[in-house]
Amino acid sequence: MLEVQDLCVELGGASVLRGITATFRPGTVTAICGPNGAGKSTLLAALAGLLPAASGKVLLDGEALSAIPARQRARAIGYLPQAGEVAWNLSVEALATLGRLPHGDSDIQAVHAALEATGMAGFAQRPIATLSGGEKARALLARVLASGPRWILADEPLAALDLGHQLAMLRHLRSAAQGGVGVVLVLHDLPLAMNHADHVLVLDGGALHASGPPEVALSPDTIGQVWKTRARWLGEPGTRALSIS
Ligand SMILES: Nc1ncnc2c1ncn2[C@@H]1O[C@H](COP(=O)(O)OP(=O)(O)OP(=O)(O)O)[C@@H](O)[C@H]1O
Repeated sequence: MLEVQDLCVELGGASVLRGITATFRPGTVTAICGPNGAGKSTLLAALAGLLPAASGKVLLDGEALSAIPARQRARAIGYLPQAGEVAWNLSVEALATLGRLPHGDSDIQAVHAALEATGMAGFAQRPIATLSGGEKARALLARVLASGPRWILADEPLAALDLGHQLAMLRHLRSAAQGGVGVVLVLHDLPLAMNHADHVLVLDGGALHASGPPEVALSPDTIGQVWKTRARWLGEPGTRALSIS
């Protein structure tokens, strides 16, 4: 279990997360939603152990994340930052193989499985610099998958993907969750969160505004209060569309 308890994070002297308490469970997909600047990326980075808490706690299986050795943490948690850049012009396969660093091996089977899962097997030898934005996003996800983490924390992993690849990615993340992985995604697309998450956190101004199953956390009232938009859900659970006015 990954937990935050009364978590406060300060950046550049500003209070960016204020008293967040939430539990993330293995085997489930959690979406973190909220308007620009709400603190979503900050919460995800704190969950990955990349930002210190000003106060409060981040716990992995009951142990303070900050007390877990970096290599052990990197094996447990795969983190995909928003619009990640790659410093060197590696091949796709070499990039995915970097996911094996925390294990100290280059398990080619794990790397190839990750390339298959992201639809990047046919790009294995292509230099990263020659990829489109969506292909690069999938290659970066392959690096995370290749490490076989128990947790996948991904910041807007669908943003650069076309509709077909968005759904393929969500299906892959769902099957990882069915295999016991805890998946936490920052998502701007509320219908994707509504239809594909088990649990949704809504952040607003650095505070937790709502938390629960998607139909509860993304109620029209919450959408009105947080996104200042009149909205209603249409259709059946799993295929809902958002009508806004
Ligand atoms: N280093 C920093 N110094 C000061 N403020 C910062 C710093 N980094 C982030 N912030 C502020 O913290 C707030 C939360 O940022 P964060 O990136 O977590 O938001 P977000 O919800 O992910 O937003 P978006 O949807 O725009 O990606 C923003 O107001 C941002 O300007």
